[in-house]
Amino acid sequence: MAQDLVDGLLIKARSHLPPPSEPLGKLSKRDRKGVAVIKLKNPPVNSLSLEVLTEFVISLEKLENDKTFRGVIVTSDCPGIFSAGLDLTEMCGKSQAHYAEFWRAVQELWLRLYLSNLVLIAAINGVSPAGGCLISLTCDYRVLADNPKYNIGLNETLLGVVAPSWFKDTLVNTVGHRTAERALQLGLLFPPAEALRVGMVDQVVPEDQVHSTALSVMAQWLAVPDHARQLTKSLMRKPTADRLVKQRDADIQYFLQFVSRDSIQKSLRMYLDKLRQKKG
Ligand SMILES: CCCCC/C=C\C/C=C\CC/C=C/CC(=O)SCCNC(=O)CCNC(=O)[C@H](O)C(C)(C)COP(=O)(O)OP(=O)(O)OC[C@H]1O[C@@H](n2cnc3c(N)ncnc32)[C@H](O)[C@@H]1OP(=O)(O)O
Repeated sequence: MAQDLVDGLLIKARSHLPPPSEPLGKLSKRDRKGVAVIKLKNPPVNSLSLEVLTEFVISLEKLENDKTFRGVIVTSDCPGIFSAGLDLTEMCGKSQAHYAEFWRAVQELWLRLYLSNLVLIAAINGVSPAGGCLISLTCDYRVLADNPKYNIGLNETLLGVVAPSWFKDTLVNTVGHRTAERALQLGLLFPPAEALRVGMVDQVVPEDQVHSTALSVMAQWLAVPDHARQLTKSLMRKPTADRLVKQRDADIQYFLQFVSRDSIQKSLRMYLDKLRQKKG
């Protein structure tokens, strides 16, 4: 039954987008169904580049503005990888203007997701470090595939960087202060059973059941009247979001200062080099 709710929407890097004559959404079809699936598709690892962040925001905005939509399942089109997090190449060796544009896009996506009026369910079908984990944490419910390789967590410290306060807040609001502090300081990536135990995800299911479980959960959340659920979500989340909204520019300046430091650039380059050498 729940299968009837779904229709697809693919988020891809701009270079992979279909030509303008072939729009992303088949709105008439999706209109009838009310739930969209956002599949991240930026191979090989679904890193969150400026283009992907921008496309994601645009797609969410379209769905928010189309009042026939009530829910979105966020998942990945890259086998075994939900998202490798922020695209590290966007934070390395670029201009100040680029860093500012990139960080504003990260903020924008977080705000859109965190305060979305839609029901967001993360169907986490792959590894999900840092920014990938953050996306899932902004959702209302997380279903993780039971595969020991599918670690999830905010591992920023292992890269020599620091999760900003609003990443931290999102985690604290999900798992509580003590678990968040330990996870953030140690840069912990949790395998599925551990992620479930600490509350980082709500359900762990066999890999082939992630999507159907997300659909069943969606049906449950959609059974609640929208206005009551939305106001409750806002009550829970707005104070956290407002802290960033009130100081967005200062947060960007903070990021610029931080990421431009020689020591931070060196850490990020070393981490990227390590990733690239892994194959060789
Ligand atoms: C009080 C002071 C507070 C100050 C705070 C102020 C500001 C905050 C400052 C900074 C905050 C920065 C926040 C960052 C959040 C992030 O999201 S950082 C990204 C973290 N991500 C990771 O650690 C994941 C890294 N990737 C992996 O572990 C693996 O790639 C994988 C996802 C597990 C997949 O493994 P697999 O073996 O399948 O693939 P490869 O490793 O071979 O990768 C293929 C290809 O992709 C490249 N790549 C991987 N991840 C990224 C990435 N995140 N960005 C860009 N590129 C990536 C990899 O290098 C390979 O490239 P190739 O060799 O050229 O093919």
